[in-house]
Amino acid sequence: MMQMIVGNWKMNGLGASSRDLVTEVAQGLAAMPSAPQVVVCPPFTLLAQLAPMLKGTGILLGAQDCHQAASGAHTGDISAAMLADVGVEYVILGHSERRRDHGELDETVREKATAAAAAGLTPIVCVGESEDQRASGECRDAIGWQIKGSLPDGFSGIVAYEPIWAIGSGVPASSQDIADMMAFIRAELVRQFGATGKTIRILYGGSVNARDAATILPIAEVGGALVGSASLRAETFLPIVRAAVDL
Ligand SMILES: O=C[C@H](O)COP(=O)(O)O
Repeated sequence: MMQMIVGNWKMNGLGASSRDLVTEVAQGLAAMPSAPQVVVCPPFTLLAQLAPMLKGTGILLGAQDCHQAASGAHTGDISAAMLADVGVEYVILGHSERRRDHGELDETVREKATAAAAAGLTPIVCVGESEDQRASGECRDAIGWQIKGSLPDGFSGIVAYEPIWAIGSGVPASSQDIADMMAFIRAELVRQFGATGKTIRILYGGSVNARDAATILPIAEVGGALVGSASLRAETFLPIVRAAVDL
């Protein structure tokens, strides 16, 4: 399966600098002999202006959240159909920062994934254990419950494994930890979804940088990376994309 590199800009980016960033990333991709799938997920405010710029570049557009309802009295929220309407194809759901800052529970994430799929978007559902859960040996239980709770029946999107302790730390999880958790997540997906579970792409996220991408991306079951801070500059994002080219 061709690898996928997803840039999650989080709450970063104003118009001019973001247009420059996608222009540089598009130029970098055009100079590569072949490229993996590349998705950028800017904040809501930039989606409509970046969508036309991405056409023909091979870069696909993602968002960082959506509401679970199709429309209605939800002040400040954005529905999946609104995202699709401006050219969004992917949506990150249940990121640990959403779970932390907005109290999102597995059940809500599951409803959002259903809403996203109904609007024709591909959900990227995040799971990940805290440092305490890892330290107390509850890592697998935590991830198992999140998978069970956050993915709706018939799920055919993407799962991102992001150990919370690795996010923004500057140090990714070790190759051994990633390999162990990828194998565990694959087994859980197969247990929950049967044959489809074998085909669900699993991304790794948490301090992915150019140097470590070359080690992380070839690990069994890793289908790509969900990149945070390194996706904010072309000179740190493009080397990660390059590391995925021949895998
Ligand atoms: O969604 C991205 C992840 O939270 C990783 O962020 P990071 O690469 O800045 O650690």
